[in-house]
Amino acid sequence: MELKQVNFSYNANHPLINHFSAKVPQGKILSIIGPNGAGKTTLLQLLTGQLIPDSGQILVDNQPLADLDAKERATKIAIVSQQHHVLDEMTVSDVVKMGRRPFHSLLATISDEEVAPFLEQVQLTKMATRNIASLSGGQQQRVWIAMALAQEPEYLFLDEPTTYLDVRYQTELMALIQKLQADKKMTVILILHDINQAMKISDEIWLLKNGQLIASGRPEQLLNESLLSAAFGMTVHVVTVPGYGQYVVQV
Ligand SMILES: Nc1ncnc2c1ncn2[C@@H]1O[C@H](COP(=O)(O)OP(=O)(O)OP(=O)(O)O)[C@@H](O)[C@H]1O
Repeated sequence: MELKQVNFSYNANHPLINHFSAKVPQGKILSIIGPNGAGKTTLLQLLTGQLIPDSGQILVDNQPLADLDAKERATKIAIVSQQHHVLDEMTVSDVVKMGRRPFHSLLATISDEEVAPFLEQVQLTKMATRNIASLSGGQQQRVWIAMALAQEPEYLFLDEPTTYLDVRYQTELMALIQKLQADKKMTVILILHDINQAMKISDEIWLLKNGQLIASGRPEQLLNESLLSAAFGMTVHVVTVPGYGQYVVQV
């Protein structure tokens, strides 16, 4: 996936994404980080086709994203966002079936057996018949991931997936994402607020500010106090934690 000279603005007087060019590393984990309002969600929505660039091009497997119809796009790109359009009375299995929609003309023809492997991948087999509303936030997050996996995408996007999760669930979720990526060789693109999570999980990081890509590279290349302090507008230290490695502390 590649962005070529992409421009986008919500308001003609304030261009947000400006001549943005970058290549998403194929089959790897990419994290997009940056301060509030940097344009991370906007960039994700451009890459997933939810927003259309004012000019420039987004290519998926060397094909313009704009040329893919909704069904083709859904079999390539899956999104775990923070908004969910499901009914409380739907079961976990029903929700995951929604991810199989691109492969069927009717939701009713999708069997429980068809979605069982995706529930197993996120360890929710035992909860298949539970109502989605009765699950904890961490369990629900795994349902959204199973729904996205049911699309069998090449590209899995996750927008701040650890928001509202406690520290243990955050760690478990990051481990699950890494395992799924390794097993399925998908390209995973995450928006993360926690710099240390991004450093730990990513093969590559994009640092955004004011709609610009101000730095990109392997995590160790971004572990730079002056770069991070300037990007986040606050003093950032990189310290060494015994048994862990380098850790970013915002002071
Ligand atoms: N639908 C919209 N209409 C107008 N302006 C918008 C809209 N969505 C976002 N913006 C503005 O675009 C800028 C970038 O927003 P965006 O949500 O992409 O940033 P972000 O880096 O994801 O921020 P955050 O970390 O706070 O989620 C912000 O100034 C925001 O106010």
